[in-house]
Amino acid sequence: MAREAAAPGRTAGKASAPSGHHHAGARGGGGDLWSEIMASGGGGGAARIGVVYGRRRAAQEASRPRGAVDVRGVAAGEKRASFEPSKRTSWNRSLSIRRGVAAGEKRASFEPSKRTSWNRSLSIRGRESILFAPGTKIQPQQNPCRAQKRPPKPGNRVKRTFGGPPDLKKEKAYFEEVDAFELMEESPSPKNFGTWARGMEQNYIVHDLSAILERWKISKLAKFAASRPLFDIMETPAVPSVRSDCSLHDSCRTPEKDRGSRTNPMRRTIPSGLSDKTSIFTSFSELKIKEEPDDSSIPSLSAEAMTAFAQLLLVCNQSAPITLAEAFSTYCIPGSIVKLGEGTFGEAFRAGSTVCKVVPFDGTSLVNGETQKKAEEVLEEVLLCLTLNNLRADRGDNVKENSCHGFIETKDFWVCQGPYDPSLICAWEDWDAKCCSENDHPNDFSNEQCYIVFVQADGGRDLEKFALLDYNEACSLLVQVTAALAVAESACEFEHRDLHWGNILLDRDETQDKNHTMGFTLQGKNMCTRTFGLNVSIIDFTLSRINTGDAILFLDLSTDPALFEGPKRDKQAETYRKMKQITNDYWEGSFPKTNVVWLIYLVDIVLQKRYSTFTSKDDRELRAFKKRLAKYDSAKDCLTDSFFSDLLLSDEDAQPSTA
Ligand SMILES: Nc1ncnc2c1ncn2[C@@H]1O[C@H](COP(=O)(O)OP(=O)(O)OP(=O)(O)O)[C@@H](O)[C@H]1O
Repeated sequence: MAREAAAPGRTAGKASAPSGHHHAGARGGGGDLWSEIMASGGGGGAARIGVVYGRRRAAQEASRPRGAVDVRGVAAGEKRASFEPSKRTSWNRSLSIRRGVAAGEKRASFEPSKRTSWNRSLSIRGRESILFAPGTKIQPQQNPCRAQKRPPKPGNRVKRTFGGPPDLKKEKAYFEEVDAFELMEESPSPKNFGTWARGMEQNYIVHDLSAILERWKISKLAKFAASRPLFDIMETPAVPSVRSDCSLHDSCRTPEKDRGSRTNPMRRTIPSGLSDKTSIFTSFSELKIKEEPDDSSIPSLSAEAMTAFAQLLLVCNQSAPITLAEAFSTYCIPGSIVKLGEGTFGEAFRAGSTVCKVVPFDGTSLVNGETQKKAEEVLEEVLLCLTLNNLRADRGDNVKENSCHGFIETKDFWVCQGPYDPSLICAWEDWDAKCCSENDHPNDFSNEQCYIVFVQADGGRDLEKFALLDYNEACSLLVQVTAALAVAESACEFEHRDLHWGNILLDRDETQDKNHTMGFTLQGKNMCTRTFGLNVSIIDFTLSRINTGDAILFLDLSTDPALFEGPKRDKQAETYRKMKQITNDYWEGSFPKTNVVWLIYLVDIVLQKRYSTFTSKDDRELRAFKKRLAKYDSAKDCLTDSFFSDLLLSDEDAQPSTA
C-alpha cells in the first residue's frame, strides 16, 4: 500500500483551482437530470467494443533495455538468492509472473521483509492491450468462458492486416511528429532545463493523444508482425475511429449484453444493425488460427515502427534522456524537494507546485524486490494518464460530452537516466527517518538506470493519512469519487480496479466556502457536486482498465492469483475477490460493477475510521447507503442514489463559478 509522510509544510490547495468550480446557491435533487441521463442509456447502454487486435503478456518476449546494466548483478527473471534483507513479504507479490520474470521463478530471500502490507502492489505487471484497427468497425466484446477460450475458426477469413480505409490525417500527424523528432535528434535542446529555478511554474504541456496512440498502435502491430505471431483475421463489423470529445462512440463500446455474460463464449456476435463487414485482428489472448499469414498480408510497418523508448522520448518532447536533476530543476530548487509518499514502483516527491513520481524502468536490477517495468509498460501507463487527462474540462471553448476533475492531472512526463540525484536521496532519507520507508534505498542505481518522471498536480494527502473533519467531508469524498468514476465510465469504460485508500488524495481548500461546488459533465449534462471545501483526486492507474477508442488497456489479473489471497475479512482483500467474481477472471471485459465494489469499500473505510464527529444518524445513513450500493451495476447508477440528492446539483442550481 502506498504510504505518505506526515508532510510538514504541505501547502493547502492545488496550484490552481480546477476550472469546474462553482458556488452552489441552492440544494436540489437531480431527479430530472437523472431521468434524462438514465433514459439516454449512455454509459451503461448498448455499448460495443470491437476487438481488433490484442496481446497477452505471456505471449510477449521481454524486451531488453538498451544497454541497461544490472548494477546489482541480478538479471530480470533470474532467481535472486539474496542474503541482503528483502523488504517485501507481501502475499500478493509471491508470484512474479510478468515480463522478464517467468512464472514460478521466485526471489529467494533469507531475511525478514520490511514490507508487510500484502496489498502494496501487484506481483505481476505488464499492461495488456487490445487494439482497434483504424477505420474498422467493431466486434462486440464478450466474456468467453475460460474453459472455452478458443471459439471456432471463423468461416470467412480474410487475409488482411488492417481493415477499413487508412486514416490519412492521423498518418500525416504521425509522420510530422516523427520528422520533428528526427529534427530534434539533430539539434537537441527540446526543453528548457539545466538550471535550478525556484518555483518555476510550468505551462500545461499539450500532448497530441491521437498521434501518440497512432504511433503506439503502428509499433505494436509492427512488432507482432515482425515476430510472426499466429494471427487470426476475422470477419467482423468495422470500428469507428476515435473521437476527440472524450466520449466513446456508442459503437466503440462493449455491448451491455456481453458484459460479464459467460453464457456466450463466442466472441463474434455482430451487433444488430451493423452489417458492414471488414477484417480485423482478434485478441492475441485468444489466438485461434494455427496458420501463419502470408508475408503479403502483413503491411510493411517496420519503417514506421518506433521502439517504446523512442516513443516515450517523443511524448516527452526529448531527443535523449536527461538527468533527474535536470528534470526536477524545471520545477524547484534542489533543497526544496520533499518526498511525499512511496509505492512499490514509484517514489513521489513534491517539486515546487507539482508532484513528481519517479519510476525506474528498463533496468535489470530488482527495485523494491520487483522487476522493473519495461518501456512498453510505461508507455501504456502514459497513454492511460493522457486519456484521463482528456477528461478534464477543456481549456478552450470545446464542450465535452463527459468531463470531470476527479482524476489527478498529469502535467508532463520526463525520461531520465543516471543515478538518483543527491537532492532526491536527501529527501528520501528524511522521509525514511520519519516514516520508515519500505522501499530500497535509491543510492545504488547505476549511470544507465532509466526513469520515467510523471509530473502531476499535488493532490494533497492520501485518505489513509487524511482525517475527515465531519460527515459533510465524508459525503463530499463519496460524491466526488462516484461522480469521477461515473464520468470516466461513460467516457472510456474506465474501471479503476484498485481504489484503496492510498489511491485517493484529498486536499482541503480553506478558501472555499461551504457552498462551493465542483462542476462535471456526464453524458452532456452539466452538474456539480458539493465539495464542503474538499478536493478529491484519484491516482494510480496501474490496474485500471480503459477503452481509449483505439485500444483497451487492462491488466490481466488472472495471472496473479496471489492478489486474491489476502486476509479474510480485510476490506481491500475482499474487494479484489469481489472483482474477480464480477469479471469471472475475464479482465479484458467491461464490468463497471468493479467501480461499485470499490465505492462500497470506500463507505466501509469511512465507517471504519469512526470519526468522532459522526452522529449515530450519520452512521446509519452510511450503512443504509452501503446496503443500497450493492444493487447498482455501475458508478453512474450509484450516482442516482438518494444519498447524493443533496450533494448533486444541476448546473443551473449552482451559483456562478468563482474559480
Ligand atoms: N499527485 C500526487 N499528489 C500527492 N501525493 C501523491 C501524488 N501521487 C502520489 N502521491 C503519494 O505517493 C504515494 C504513492 O503513489 P502511487 O500510489 O501513485 O505509487 P505506486 O508506486 O503506483 O503505488 P502502488 O504500490 O500502489 O503501485 C501515494 O499514496 C501518495 O501518498
